Amino acid sequence: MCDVDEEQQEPIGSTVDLPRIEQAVREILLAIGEDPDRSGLADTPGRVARAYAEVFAGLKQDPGEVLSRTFDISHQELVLVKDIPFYSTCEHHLVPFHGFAHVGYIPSHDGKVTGLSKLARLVDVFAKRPQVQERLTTQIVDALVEHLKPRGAIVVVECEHMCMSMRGVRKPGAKTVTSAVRGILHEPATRAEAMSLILGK
Ligand SMILES: Nc1nc2c(ncn2[C@@H]2O[C@H](COP(=O)(O)OP(=O)(O)OP(=O)(O)O)[C@@H](O)[C@H]2O)c(=O)[nH]1
Ligand SMILES: [Zn+2]
Repeated sequence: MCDVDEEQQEPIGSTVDLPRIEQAVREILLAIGEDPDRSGLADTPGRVARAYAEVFAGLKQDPGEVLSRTFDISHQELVLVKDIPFYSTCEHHLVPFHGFAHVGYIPSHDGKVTGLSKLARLVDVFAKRPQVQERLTTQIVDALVEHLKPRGAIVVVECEHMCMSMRGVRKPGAKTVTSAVRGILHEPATRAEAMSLILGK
């Protein structure tokens, strides 16, 4: 029986080539001078492969499907889900970057509103891929625009990059903030309201 990803209810390995990752991890262990057959490491290639299936599950997920269920709620003002925690993987070093996403939109005139949890799921669809923070931010906002046709959308992402903390320049605690704005959220007053709600902790 194969393992099932509890979140996605899909067999682990349906998204990635598990044996190929196992082989590659074994090669890395050999390349760093380790013995991949010692007892502590014997199951590591398999574990890493299953972990990668989870960490990169977003590559096979469709943002349109996540946002496909909408509700007719007559709300013409800002809807904002803030402080959505997430983990992603820096495509330059394949180490994590993690932090919070703040996702907001002003619904279309016909009141097309999605479930709040879907905004958090949307973040994960794009976070669970090899990423850079700027692209993560614009992919989220552009998916909102494409699938909800809102009058405005805003995404702010704050992250710490492990590639800047644990190696390289070694600046733990440094935060990178990116934002992307579409539609009427470009208007200074609307944008200021959204930013004050996002930044007001
Ligand atoms: N713009 C952007 N840069 C990123 C992101 N994640 C990591 N980086 C940067 O990618 C760059 C890669 O730089 P390179 O000079 O090619 O690689 P490197 O020699 O490992 O660089 P250092 O990290 O400075 O040691 C680094 O400056 C990282 O900080 C990201 O999400 N966005
Ligand atoms: Zn990096």
